[in-house]
Amino acid sequence: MIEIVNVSKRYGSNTALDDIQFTIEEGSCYGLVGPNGAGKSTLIKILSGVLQDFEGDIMVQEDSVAKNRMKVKKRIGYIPQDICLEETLTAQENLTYFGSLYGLRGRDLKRRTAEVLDQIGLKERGKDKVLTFSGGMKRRLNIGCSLLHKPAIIIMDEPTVGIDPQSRNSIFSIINQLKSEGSTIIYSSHYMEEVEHLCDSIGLIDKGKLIESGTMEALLAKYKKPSLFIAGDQLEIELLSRHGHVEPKGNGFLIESERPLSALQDLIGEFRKNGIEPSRLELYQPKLEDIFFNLTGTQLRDS
Ligand SMILES: Nc1ncnc2c1ncn2[C@@H]1O[C@H](COP(=O)(O)OP(=O)(O)OP(=O)(O)O)[C@@H](O)[C@H]1O
Repeated sequence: MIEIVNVSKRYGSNTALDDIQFTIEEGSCYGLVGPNGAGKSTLIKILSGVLQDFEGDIMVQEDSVAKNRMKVKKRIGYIPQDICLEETLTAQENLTYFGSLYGLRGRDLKRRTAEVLDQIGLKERGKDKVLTFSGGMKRRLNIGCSLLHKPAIIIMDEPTVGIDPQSRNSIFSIINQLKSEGSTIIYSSHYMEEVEHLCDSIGLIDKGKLIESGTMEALLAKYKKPSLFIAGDQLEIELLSRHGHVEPKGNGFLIESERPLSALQDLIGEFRKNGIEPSRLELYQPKLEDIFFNLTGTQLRDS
């Protein structure tokens, strides 16, 4: 288990993290979610032992990051947000270099380099210089560089920023494989859909504070409000609000109702009677994005 215990971090007068506390189960995939500037990278740098000047502590199993940083670091693979590769070297040479930093030598280093090249889908490009690679290939190699020492905990900071859908899927496959091998993964992102798709548990961070933490199921159940989504011309709020609380959403409206199926039937009846043809009318499944919006009043999007 990883325990984040009252962690705070200030940059001058700017509080980047404010008394953060939560736990991450071993073998789980934990999503750290929040808008740009929320404090995700700062927390991840503290977790991975890169940033040493902070208040509080992080316990990785029995070991304190504050007191036993080097011991904890050996169990961690940290993938930074900014790509950190030597472009004039080949993929294989980059991996060999990072492997040697983790203490691998000789046959072990050669074997792990070959295994990781295969794992990140770059077996055929191992002897090519990184400067000939696409952004997605560099991202995958960046991930590979942190896997050579077979870390039990893998920490990824926004690994899919600025890449094409194919490379993104390929990164998801690498993550799914690591999950199936029992690795603990900490995945930071401001892309809600990714976190919903990949993670079992999440922590929502906003302005340096942890505003929620728990399993995805528990959070959705806690904040779930049964709703209908409706879109179309001729829609009158007065008619809609007879069936529950109405909120604008996208190009339509959400109607919160304890009995969404009955509300759906009643609405269809009323629309028929009044000659109204909505373009969409459906039961609405709440998403992580809705939870974040409910808690902070802001959308978690790049604008
Ligand atoms: N080295 C630094 N010096 C001063 N302030 C910093 C430094 N690094 C981060 N900050 C500030 O700390 C706050 C949290 O930044 P952080 O990078 O952790 O956020 P984030 O959630 O990772 O956002 P992003 O996704 O944009 O990287 C921001 O206000 C940021 O400006």
